[in-house]
Amino acid sequence: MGGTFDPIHHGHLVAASEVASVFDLDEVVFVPTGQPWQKADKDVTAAEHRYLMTVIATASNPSFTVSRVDIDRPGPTFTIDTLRDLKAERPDAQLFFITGADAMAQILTWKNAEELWSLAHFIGVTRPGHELDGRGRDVSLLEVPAMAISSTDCRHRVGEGKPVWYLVPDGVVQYIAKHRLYRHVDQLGDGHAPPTAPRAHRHSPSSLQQPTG
Ligand SMILES: Nc1ncnc2c1ncn2[C@@H]1O[C@H](COP(=O)(O)OP(=O)(O)OP(=O)(O)O)[C@@H](O)[C@H]1O
Ligand SMILES: O=C(O)c1ccc[n+]([C@@H]2O[C@H](COP(=O)([O-])O)[C@@H](O)[C@H]2O)c1
Repeated sequence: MGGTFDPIHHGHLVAASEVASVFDLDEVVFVPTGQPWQKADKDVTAAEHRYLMTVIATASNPSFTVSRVDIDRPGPTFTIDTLRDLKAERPDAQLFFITGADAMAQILTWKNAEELWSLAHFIGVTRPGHELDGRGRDVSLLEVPAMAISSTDCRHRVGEGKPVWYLVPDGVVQYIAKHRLYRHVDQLGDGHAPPTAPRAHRHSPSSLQQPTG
């Protein structure tokens, strides 16, 4: 399963778990992108942070692993290279590539799109708010438990001081706090501009003190 994973959330993990169960997969390899060229207009968090959050999120599942092939390859990330690298590492493996409905809708815009089908069997999974359509392509479509979670929403919630507990794994919540990620994600765009003014609804430590006298 490829993704920017900025951050990884329970929508990714539930989709991977469901596909692994239905297709009886031995392993699900999470592949964080290096430079996602179709997100070039957005601030993407440093690859090492996204990689480590993915490792933390998947650590407890013995059949989940994380690959560095995309983050270690210089230049923009193309799935054609991801699949070639994974195939070179596992020459005897049958490869499947998991995509959510939104990514599935974009596949024809990917580099060497027509060649992708020969390298892996693509599995499109449902995602709230997106229509899953694999017409005209030799792909499998799978309904997975609906998780209305996106990385964009998680980043904005952190930027707004809202919790992301239970949207992302506990260790990822703590990693985000420890490294102060997403603190300055603005509410409208996806830039990391610092907030222009303090927000009234947030309590400063002094406003939480017991009244005296
Ligand atoms: N809630 C979800 N349910 C099913 N699939 C999902 C879900 N969220 C993401 N995916 C799929 O996981 C893959 C990686 O997604 P990605 O890392 O871009 O997460 P995202 O939540 O879409 O991020 P962003 O909001 O930053 O675009 C894509 O194929 C995407 O369609
Ligand atoms: O190969 C491409 O041209 C291509 C273009 C856009 C996205 N992808 C891949 O699609 C997966 C999901 O990407 P994203 O940007 O939705 O996180 C991830 O593995 C990307 O490398 C691949």
